[in-house]
Amino acid sequence: MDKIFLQGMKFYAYHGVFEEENKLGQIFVVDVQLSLDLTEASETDELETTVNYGEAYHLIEEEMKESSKLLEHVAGRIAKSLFAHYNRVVALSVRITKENPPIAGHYDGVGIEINRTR
Ligand SMILES: Nc1nc2c(c(=O)[nH]1)N=C([C@H](O)[C@@H](O)CO)CN2
Repeated sequence: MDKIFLQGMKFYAYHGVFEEENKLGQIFVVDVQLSLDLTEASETDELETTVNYGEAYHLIEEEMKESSKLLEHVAGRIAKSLFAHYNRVVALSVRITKENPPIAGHYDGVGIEINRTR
């Protein structure tokens, strides 16, 4: 299946289980992959025949602004919004990483990934 990806989007937001995360906020890295047939776009060269990833970015940005406790909940909202706006998308994945959560230790990041099919 063909793919459109939005990779390494960074948002300052307030998701988290702990009060300090809701108050102080932190940076979240979001990677989204959309599965859809890109044959028509590859043949017609028309933006209307595909998903405009610039527009998709703004949908994701809107969901990131609304606070949730769990990253799973944020990712679920992003998935619902993208499916609702783009009938062409048949499956998608949303990955969200916290690079500096309040967890002592040395690591590159923690996070979740959900994979959904329409
Ligand atoms: N599966 C998850 N585990 C945890 C989450 C989460 O969103 N999904 N969140 C937290 C805290 O908010 C984290 O940032 C600091 O411990 C803990 N575990």
